[in-house]
Amino acid sequence: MDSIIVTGNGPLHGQIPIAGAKNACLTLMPATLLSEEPLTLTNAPRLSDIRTMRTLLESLGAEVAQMQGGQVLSLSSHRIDNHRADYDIVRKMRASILVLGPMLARDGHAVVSLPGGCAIGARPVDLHLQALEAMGAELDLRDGYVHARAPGGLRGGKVDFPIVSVGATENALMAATLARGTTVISNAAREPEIVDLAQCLRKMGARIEGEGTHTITIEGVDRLHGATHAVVPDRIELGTYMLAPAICGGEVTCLGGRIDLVAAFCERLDAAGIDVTETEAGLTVARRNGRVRAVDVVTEPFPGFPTDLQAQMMALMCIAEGSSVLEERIFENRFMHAPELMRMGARIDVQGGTATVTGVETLKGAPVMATDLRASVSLILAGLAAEGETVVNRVYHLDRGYESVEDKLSGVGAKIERITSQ
Ligand SMILES: CC(=O)N[C@H]1[C@@H](OP(=O)(O)OP(=O)(O)OC[C@H]2O[C@@H](n3ccc(=O)[nH]c3=O)[C@H](O)[C@@H]2O)O[C@H](CO)[C@@H](O)[C@@H]1O
Ligand SMILES: C=C(OP(=O)(O)O)C(=O)O
Repeated sequence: MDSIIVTGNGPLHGQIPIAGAKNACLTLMPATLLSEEPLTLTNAPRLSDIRTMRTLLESLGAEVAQMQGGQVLSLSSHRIDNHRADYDIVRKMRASILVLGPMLARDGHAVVSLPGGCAIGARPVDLHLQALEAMGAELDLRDGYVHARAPGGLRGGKVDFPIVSVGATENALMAATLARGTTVISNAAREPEIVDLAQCLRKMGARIEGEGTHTITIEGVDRLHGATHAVVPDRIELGTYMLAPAICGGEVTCLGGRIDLVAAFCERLDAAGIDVTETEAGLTVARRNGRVRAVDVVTEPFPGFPTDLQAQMMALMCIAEGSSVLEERIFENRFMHAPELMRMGARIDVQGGTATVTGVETLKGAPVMATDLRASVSLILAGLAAEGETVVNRVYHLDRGYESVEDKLSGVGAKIERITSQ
């Protein structure tokens, strides 16, 4: 299992290119199942999760080719000869549930393993299922699988989500493109990944209005055609690398970054004493003179502060002046990085969904364990600011969501290397 060794090395300077968004690409790839014609995705990130989605789609009969080093994905679902998404693949990645809506919409039947819980919380899929039922699907949960049928095809319906769910909005949106009649999704998620999906589906011939607002209206069409679409930049990778100069000092430009993707996060950085400037190239980040100030954070659906940046923000707060309160409102168990950060000298008190961080002058390098994707990278960020060496173990989580993290950070002056062990 690989480890990453980080040694605190002072201010960072230079540029970091931001890849296409994992969470957008993992939604765009299953959209291929809606059409017999090819879908080409450019600006795709090179990540293990993308390979897992490729394996899943191929298991259903789709053809997937990775070109230009993996940055271009050519997907073709000319035929789907297997409508069963197996537990062995689905269990590796929650986004697998996103094949359900498209398969059901296209062929009227699908069997998909329940993705199950993962470390950060229970993560049920009841809202995905309710949305499909509102479109006339007949669902049966047996042997850990969702058995879905829509013998006469899906029909448009009213999908009213009691809480905002990104994944359920995506599944409903894709399914509705081929349903007969009009579907109205209320309390829809407004994340940039939803907007990206809607834009891609529209290029494929879907009739969609209102993406990026609370209400999305979809007029079903008989068939979708091929399209080419560039994946939106990864706002979470962007926010993560913006925190590197915030923690270490210096000035770093995140190439391709846009304020509109991370506005709530930038507002918190500003309050903490970090300057962010938007240019044509991207976002340039520099720490103002003096210590970072403690700020409070509440995670919320977009446009609020993203849950996927909470762990990384906590790393910054560990060295801030004063106390900050971080409230996690999306997932019930997303503070597993806290005990690991405490091994590095951080002062953190976790009570339920709230973590109070009292900043210390310096962190100290230590061996730590990555427990999930964003927790892993928060430990790397903390290691960049710590005295001495931090060894982050179990970095396979990291490879799900960050491409070439060592190259990107060493490119701006960080001392970081990967140790590969058999
Ligand atoms: C709103 C939000 O911030 N969603 C995040 C969530 O998306 P993801 O799509 O994984 O999760 P959802 O947006 O669906 O979950 C939001 C909340 O709804 C609950 N829920 C969800 C579906 C369901 O059927 N039943 C149910 O109760 C979840 O447990 C959670 O508390 O994780 C992703 C990966 O970390 C993030 O990129 C998304 O930003
Ligand atoms: C937790 C994440 O991903 P997933 O929903 O695939 O687990 C994430 O992107 O931070």
